[in-house]
This record gives sequence, C-alpha cells and structure tokens, in this order.
Amino acid sequence: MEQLKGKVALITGGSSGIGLEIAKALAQEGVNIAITGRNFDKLESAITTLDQYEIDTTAIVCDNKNAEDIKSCVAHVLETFDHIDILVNNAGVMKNAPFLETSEALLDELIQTNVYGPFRFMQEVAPVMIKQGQGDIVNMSSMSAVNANANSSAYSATKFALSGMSDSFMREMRPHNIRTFLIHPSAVLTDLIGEPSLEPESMTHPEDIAEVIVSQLKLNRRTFVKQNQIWATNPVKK
Ligand SMILES: NC(=O)C1=CN([C@@H]2O[C@H](COP(=O)(O)OP(=O)(O)OC[C@H]3O[C@@H](n4cnc5c(N)ncnc54)[C@H](O)[C@@H]3O)[C@@H](O)[C@H]2O)C=CC1
Ligand SMILES: CC(=O)C(C)=O
Repeated sequence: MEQLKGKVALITGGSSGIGLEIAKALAQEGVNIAITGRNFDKLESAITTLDQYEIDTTAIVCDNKNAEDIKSCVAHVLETFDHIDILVNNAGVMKNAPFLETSEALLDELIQTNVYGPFRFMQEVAPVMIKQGQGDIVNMSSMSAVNANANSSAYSATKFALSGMSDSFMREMRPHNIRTFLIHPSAVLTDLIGEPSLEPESMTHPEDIAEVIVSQLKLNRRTFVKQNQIWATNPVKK
C-alpha cells in the first residue's frame, strides 16, 4: 500500500464542494495541501477548516482561465513545499443551455476552465513529476463525458475533451512512474448542480468521491485505476 503521509497535493477548486472534501480527506492522511480558487475569502475559510489537521497548507488565488496564474501557482507550491506528488484537476464549471441558445462565449468560458485549466496544470506539473521520478494526477471528468444529457452540450463537450486528453496523457506518463486517474462521477450534492431534483440523502455526496480518490491513491504504485464511474446506489426523485 502507498503511504500518503508527508506527500504534497495541489488541488484546484479546493475551497468548496468535491475539491474541499478531497483536501480534507488527504489532510486526514497527513498530506500537505495546496488549494486554488478565484476567491480569496473562500480560500481562507477552507484553509481554516484544514487547520485541525497536523499538516502544512497554502492557498493560491488562481483562475483556470489564466495561463500566467497557473504558472505562478505551480511556482509558489514548489517554493513552499519543494515537490508536488499529487495534482487534482478538480476546478470546473457547469452552465446548461439548450443547444440553439448556447453562445460561443459560454462555450469558450467552459473550455477555458474545464479543458485549458487542466491542460495548463498538467503542462506545468508533469515535468516536475518526471524529474521527481513519481507522481499522481487525478482528473475530474463527469458521467457527462460518458452519456450526455440534454441542454448540456457545452459542458459535455468539455468533459469529453478532458477525458480524451487525460487518457492520452496517461499513456505517455506511465513510463515515468506517473499514474493518471480519470474520475467520472454522476450527480454529486454540491452547489454546481443547483437545486437537486433528487432526494439529497439518496445522492452521492462530495465526501464519497473523496473517499474513492484517497483509496485509489493508496494503491501500491505498481497499480492504478485507469478510470471509474461513480454512481448513487438508488437515487430517489423528489
Ligand atoms: N457536482 C456534480 O454533480 C459533479 C461534478 N463534477 C465535477 O467535479 C468538479 C468539482 O465540482 P463541484 O465540487 O461539484 O462544484 P463546486 O462548484 O462546489 O466546485 C467547483 C470549484 O471549482 C472552482 N472554479 C470554478 N471555475 C474556476 C476557475 N476558472 N478557476 C479556478 N477555480 C474555478 C470553484 O471556485 C469551486 O471551488 C468539477 O470539475 C465538476 O465538473 C463531475 C461530475 C458531477
Ligand atoms: C454535473 C455533472 O457533471 C453530472 C451530473 O454528470
């Protein structure tokens, strides 16, 4: 089993939802945490939540849409911790609209955040991991990259793109002892989905996704889960 204690994880979109639960679950394992987000106050409040664990933390204001932000974010994490063992590409946005009402501006925003963001982080972090001789990258895709829903063409397009990019990246990185985990959750109870149409208790919760990711990262380095689909057992309509 892989020991996580003392590792360094960089989690994008780590101040809320699934990202914050991943940060807490890794912190509980003794992993030092760097989180990113666009809002300083939300990041500060997330860092306060992590204060209960005996680890080092840092928060970086960083917009996935901004390549310079991402370069300085990775440089800051390296200055702070010297290494990056785990990158979780979690930050993402979902904006739904019927296809004929989907503007290029909306498509651009989603592509910048959900595709260029992870692309830029992997371009910055992979060379660091290659030099270290090891690393783990978790890419948060979606069931929307497996079965598209109506009114979600832009979001689905970004998640299909991320899955394809991640799969190809994974094949190039394996020889460098870098594992790439591609995660496809179905609906998870977070702000991203707005008012849920399902009974909240019957849905997957963000801490369930975090539990799956921690268990996968703990696998012996010789093995990894290439991709998975995480479903609610019996989601009940409201
Ligand atoms: N909630 C759900 O049902 C599902 C969510 N996902 C994916 O999980 C990931 C996390 O989403 P949730 O925790 O559900 O939502 P959330 O809205 O709670 O978290 C998204 C995080 O990404 C950050 N973010 C958004 N745009 C950003 C940008 N331009 N730069 C930096 N950070 C940015 C937000 O500030 C927030 O912290 C997303 O990639 C989402 O697509 C995948 C499948 C299902
Ligand atoms: C929000 C999302 O990615 C779903 C429901 O697959």
